[in-house]
Amino acid sequence: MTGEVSGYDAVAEARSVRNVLDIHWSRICSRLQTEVGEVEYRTWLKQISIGPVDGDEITLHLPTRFLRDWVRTQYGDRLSALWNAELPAIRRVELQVGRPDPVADPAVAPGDEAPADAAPVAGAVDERVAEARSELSRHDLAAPLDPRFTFDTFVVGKPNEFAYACARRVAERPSSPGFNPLFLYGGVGLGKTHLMHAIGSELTRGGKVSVAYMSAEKFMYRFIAAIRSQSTMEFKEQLRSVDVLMIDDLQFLIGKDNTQEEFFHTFNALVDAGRQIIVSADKSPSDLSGLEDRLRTRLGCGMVADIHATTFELRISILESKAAASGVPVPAKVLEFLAHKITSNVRELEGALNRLIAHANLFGRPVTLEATQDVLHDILKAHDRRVTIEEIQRKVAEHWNIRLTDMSSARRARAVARPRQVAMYLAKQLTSRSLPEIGRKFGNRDHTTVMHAVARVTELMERDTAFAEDVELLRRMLES
Ligand SMILES: Nc1ncnc2c1ncn2[C@@H]1O[C@H](COP(=O)(O)OP(=O)(O)OP(=O)(O)O)[C@@H](O)[C@H]1O
Repeated sequence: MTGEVSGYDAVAEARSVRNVLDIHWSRICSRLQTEVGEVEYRTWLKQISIGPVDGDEITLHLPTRFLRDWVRTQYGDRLSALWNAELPAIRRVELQVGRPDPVADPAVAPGDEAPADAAPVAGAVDERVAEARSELSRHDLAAPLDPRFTFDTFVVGKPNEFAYACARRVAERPSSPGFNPLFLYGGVGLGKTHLMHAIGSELTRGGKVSVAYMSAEKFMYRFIAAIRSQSTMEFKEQLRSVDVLMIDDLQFLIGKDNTQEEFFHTFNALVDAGRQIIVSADKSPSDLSGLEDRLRTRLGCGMVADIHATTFELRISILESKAAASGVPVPAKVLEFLAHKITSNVRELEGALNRLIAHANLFGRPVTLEATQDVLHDILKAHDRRVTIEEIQRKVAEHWNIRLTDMSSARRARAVARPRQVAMYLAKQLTSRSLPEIGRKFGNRDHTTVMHAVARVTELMERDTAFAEDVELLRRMLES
């Protein structure tokens, strides 16, 4: 290397190295995800960003010291081994706190005029790009089932009991009339994937039923790969030979017309042959605008079951069950604190508890409320910031087209009182405010009025699906 590399070449080369590193990193991530499970992956490893390569060392960044230390002790060796297996030129992994320099290319150490260090790595990896890409397209038809997602580990409560019962029923008697397809829907991180895997595990236990589980994204990816490699017939045959096909996060197919078309035909072929289809999405079939009408109609033809946002009671039960499984004693006070603070979804709740437990294990200290506030300060801050009562009042007023002042007025006409009750309900669900505090924000009402509003809205949501969907929609808009 003479150093006679033009600025353009250097940048282009650095970019190419970066692309290559990205490809390898995404492969390492999916391997880690399978090895450690989704929750652990999201809690610890997802926050890693890749930094520069310097000689035989790659730097990885984590946002806090605690995370960096934890990842170093628990996964340091594994990360080095995985990088080395991907790229033999890399022998060491350095973990640092902070973010990679946004202006510098991760593959180029800051200050390098020409990417002299990067060049050998580029050389070593260039020939592997094609290999990496072709291997990506050689993935199995379906993703493996996570053995932790079973019916036994799924905690049932009011918000998910219907979906749970439907899932159980399909696992016992697949392809029953009225239950095919089974369409599970609900917000992010509420247990749709867990239920799908539980059905899959139950069905494959005897070894007689073949189950294919994949995300809609993977379905599309596989379909495109099949078109490119002119193997669509094999792809179709493979799919149509399974007894149960499960497609997760179907909303991903919105706007992907050709993949939708392919899915529609696969769907019909399987249902006509008496096979079971299970689909999950973030909305009900009728609300998945952007999916073809005929597909939406067919998706809604079997059993449609929604998973509602968690209640405080369900969050407590989930935390109790997960804490008990960990073997680390977590005081009830801490569980209540978490259930009050982290209301968004089970994934985040579980992630917070995992971090707490890991911290206790690492330092051999008992879990206390003070330690919880300290260890989870970043998560708790994000949740505190999440929604204010004023925002809730504004959104609800807009939704039902009433004046904002009516949120605190004394008017009792139903057109005003009902939205006000919904706003109180959402304030209880989405903020950590107490009942008296909420009451004060609604024209100095008493805490029993808020309690009544919460009970009334809960009851109405159970009886009236359209109303429940309105409230769910508002909740999601406020959380996003
Ligand atoms: N009722 C429950 N009992 C025990 N664990 C749960 C429950 N609901 C969700 N979880 C856990 O929460 C995490 C997220 O759940 P899951 O991945 O199934 O959510 P999802 O609804 O599929 O989310 P997404 O929309 O992001 O795909 C998983 O670890 C899962 O085990």
